[in-house]
Formats: sequence, structure tokens, C-alpha cells
Amino acid sequence: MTKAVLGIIGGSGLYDLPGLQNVREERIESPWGLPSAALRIGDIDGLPIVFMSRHDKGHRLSPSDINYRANIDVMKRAGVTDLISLSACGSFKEELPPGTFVLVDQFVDRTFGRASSFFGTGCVAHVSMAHPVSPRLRMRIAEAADAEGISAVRDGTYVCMEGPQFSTLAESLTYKNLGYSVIGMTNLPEAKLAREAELCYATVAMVTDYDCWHPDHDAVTVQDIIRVLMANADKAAKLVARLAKDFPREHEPCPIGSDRALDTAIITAPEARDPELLKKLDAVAGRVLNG
Ligand SMILES: CSC[C@H]1O[C@H](OP(=O)(O)O)[C@H](O)[C@@H]1O
Ligand SMILES: Nc1ncnc2[nH]cnc12
Repeated sequence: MTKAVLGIIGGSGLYDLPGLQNVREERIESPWGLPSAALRIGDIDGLPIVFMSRHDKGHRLSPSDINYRANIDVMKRAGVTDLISLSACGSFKEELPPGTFVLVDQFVDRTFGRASSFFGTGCVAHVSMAHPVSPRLRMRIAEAADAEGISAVRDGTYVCMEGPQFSTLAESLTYKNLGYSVIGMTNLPEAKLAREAELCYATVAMVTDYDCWHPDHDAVTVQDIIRVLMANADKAAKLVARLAKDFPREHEPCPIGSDRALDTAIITAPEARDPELLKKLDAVAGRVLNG
């Protein structure tokens, strides 16, 4: 049996996790470079929790400059089994107004130039991303939201753009017409890397704005986004507190195999593997590489 450890990555406006108890700060080294911030390790109701601020205090890091590989690697090294992203996003649907929490179940990648795999020359792996979100974790978040009276929409598609500029009107209308639900700049590299690291991953996408497609809202501003996020921060903390209270203390096997994703993914023959890369993969792929 594996002990459940909940990882929380806080996005824009969420640079700490109120309610986290017995906190100690730890800087874990990663062979993938510097993570965004020190980990804040503690517990809520006895459930071990590891928090990281994605953009670091003071929002120092832009979405394109975040070292997603180091962030996921240190979460894995800290023993995290289940990882939740708390993120700000724009909405493409009238019925998802600012303040809504969307438990997305799909992603579309519009990023470029991001390092979003641990694997490559010397150890090639292809994990499935058909179902990028772990359904059981998403369901647990939905139940916690219900228990706290927080309205959370059960599914949706998050398009991940490169940024840092917001979308043009033509892009915004295109995404809306394609039926996407929300937009952000961070979650897909994270979801891909979490899958490679065999972590269950789920996103709580907190709507802060209508992007620029909405006839009554015109352009997005950072000030508007932060204002909504501040109002949502309490709700997010309550959601995590309830989730932690009800979360099983043993890690539940993922019904879609997120936690065993590498069982069938590595294609490079053992004799063709690069020992240097294998060393860097010790945390994320140790389970399959070292037997
Ligand atoms: C501050 S608005 C744009 C910024 O907000 C979102 O951040 P996160 O996903 O970390 O909550 C979005 O992805 C952009 O990085
Ligand atoms: N409209 C938007 N586009 C991209 N990322 C966002 N984060 C919050 N709102 C956003």
C-alpha cells in the first residue's frame, strides 16, 4: 500500500495555502534544474500535503519561464501521489461566469517551445494522454465542492495557450466556436509531465474573466483577474480543506492507470539507453527503470 500525499500547485493569486498546518519549507534539488519555489510541506487533518507556488511569491515567473519539469520532479521526490492544480482561467461560455470552478477533463495544447517531457534521446517514452485528468481525483474534488456548497462544473476543455499576451479576438472567437470551455497558460505541460511521472492529476480551473470574445466585456486585464481571484481564494482553501478531510489515507489506484503510465510507455531498448538520462529519471521513472 502507498501512503496518499496530496500535492497542490497554486497558480495566479495563490502563492500560499491557508489552512496548511505544521508547515516546514523545503528546497528539494532536481536534476531538471530549479523549481519555481521551495515546497511548503505540512498537513491538513493529518493528510500530508505538499504545496508549491507555480509563479513563486510576487509572481516572479511567466508561464513560459516556469520549469515545469523541475516542479513535477520535486513533487514526485516529495512523495506526492495525487496532484491538483488551482488555476486562474478565462471562460468561453456565458454559463461559466467569473467565480465558477470548472473541473476540466480535457486539454488542448497551443503552447510551443516548452520542455514538456522528461524523456528524449536515450530513453524515449510515449504515454497516453487520451484522458489527461484522473477521474477519481476529479470526482473527489467534485464531492468536496458539493460538501462545501461550492458550485463546481464537472467537466470542460481547457485550451493551454503560450502567452504571456492574452488571445486576439479572432483566437478567442475560434476557441469559443470550437466548443472549448476555458483558457489558461500553464496546465497542459504540467498534466503531461504529471502523467509521465505517474502522478494522478486534476485541475480546478477558477474562472476569472470572459477573455475578449464577450460583447459586454471586451479586453481582459490583470487587475480584473486578480480581483476575482482574491474573492475565490477563500473558496479554494475551503475546497482543499474539505478534500483533505475526506481523502483516503492510502493512495487509491487510478482507474485509468495514471499511476502506472510508464508500464507500457518506454520504447528504447535497454542497451540503447543513455545512462546520464536514466540518472535524471531516477524519481519520475525509478519504479519501472529500477524494477
Ligand atoms: C494573471 S492572468 C494570466 C495567468 O493566470 C493564469 O495562471 P495560472 O494558470 O498559474 O493560475 C494563466 O495561466 C496565466 O499564467
Ligand atoms: N483570459 C485568459 N487567457 C489566458 N489565461 C488566463 N488566465 C486567466 N484568464 C486568462
